[in-house]
Amino acid sequence: MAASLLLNRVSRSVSLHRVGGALVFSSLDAQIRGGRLSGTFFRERSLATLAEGGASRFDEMVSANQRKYYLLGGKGGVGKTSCAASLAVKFASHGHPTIVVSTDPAHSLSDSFSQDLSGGVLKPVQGVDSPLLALEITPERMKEEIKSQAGGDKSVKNMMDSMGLGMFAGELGDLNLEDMLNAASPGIDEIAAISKARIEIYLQVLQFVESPEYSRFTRIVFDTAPTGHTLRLLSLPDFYDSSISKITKLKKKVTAAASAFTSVFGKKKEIQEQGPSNELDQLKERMEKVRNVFRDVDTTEFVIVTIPTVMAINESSRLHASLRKENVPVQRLIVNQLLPDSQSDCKFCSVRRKEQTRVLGLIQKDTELSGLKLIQSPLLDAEIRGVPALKFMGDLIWK
Ligand SMILES: Nc1ncnc2c1ncn2[C@@H]1O[C@H](COP(=O)(O)OP(=O)(O)OP(=O)(O)O)[C@@H](O)[C@H]1O
Repeated sequence: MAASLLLNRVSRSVSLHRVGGALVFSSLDAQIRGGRLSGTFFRERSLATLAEGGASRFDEMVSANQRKYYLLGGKGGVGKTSCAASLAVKFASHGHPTIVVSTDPAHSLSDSFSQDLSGGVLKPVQGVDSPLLALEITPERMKEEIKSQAGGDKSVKNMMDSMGLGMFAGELGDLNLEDMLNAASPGIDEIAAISKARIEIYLQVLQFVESPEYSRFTRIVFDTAPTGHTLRLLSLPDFYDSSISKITKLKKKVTAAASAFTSVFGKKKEIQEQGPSNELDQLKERMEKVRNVFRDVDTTEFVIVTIPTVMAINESSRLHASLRKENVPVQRLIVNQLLPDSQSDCKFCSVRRKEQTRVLGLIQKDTELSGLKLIQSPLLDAEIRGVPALKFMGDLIWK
């Protein structure tokens, strides 16, 4: 019985059907008309093992109209972007206005969609039915804003201004206060430099969380950076806490120095320490809001993407342990690039396939991973590029 699963612009000869209980692709001459792929795309192959390996329960993911965030992450090169982009396309195809965001400094959304989505602004993705916007976050874009929010400007005057101490800046400038402060404490610039990229991602996420302009977007999909970077991102507010306390200490020193000047120069103006409602605290509060969104099981899910190798599985296991510790909800694990069964007698393929089956067994025994819904995704014999290919991949994974 044929189960129709056709790529929009792929020739009608690409189909998925059942032969003696096994799911089989057949196509010898699939061409993507007007798209990028050409020539033979999929050869006949059995997907019996894949089809039987746990569905993603896409119905659960697509059903609610309330806003949901999906973060896809894992080791480098496992297929995070392809899976995230295919999920975003699938949500849009099901009528959800969707935004797909890359937080990986080495963006590949543009490559994946085969469209120019660069520039650090939301851009519409062409070739999908519902609105689908894409954003490749570029840390430089909001550098100046972040610097001013974090008090990271180098000039003493600006720093003093931001603390309400601008009237003393002239006198202090002569004394090279900046050098004195830098010697006394880790520089604000240094703190800002480390945190700016991560703060920016939070600020961008805040746009989607807070701004009415984006409230109609019911699915936000994140293509995250490889594991370590993503974990640091998710723990940002803790990091930011310590940055704030350093900056606050620095402020106290400046305030004390400025007080000394008031007595020397006989100024009468009161120097107010900034209260709890200062800009840094407000920023911290807003960031905590994002942090809470990422930890809410009703709004967020982190999908781990991996490949069937021992190294990747071990990293995924550690990733899940860290996410669990951070209270980030995880339900699904995609094992991508599985070699499908084949009727050919390729020795290399059968050895690899056997090894992959063994690794799938390891997942079942892994205490971190065994409880997750396992989604098996086949290795395709063409790169996944462009909306038609992403739709095709999405139909294999997200069902
Ligand atoms: N199931 C698959 N079958 C065939 N090719 C695939 C599959 N999944 C991913 N690829 C290809 O592998 C390459 C890497 O995929 P992708 O960019 O999605 O990985 P990534 O994890 O996001 O990488 P990075 O960590 O570098 O951002 C791409 O060329 C993509 O087309």
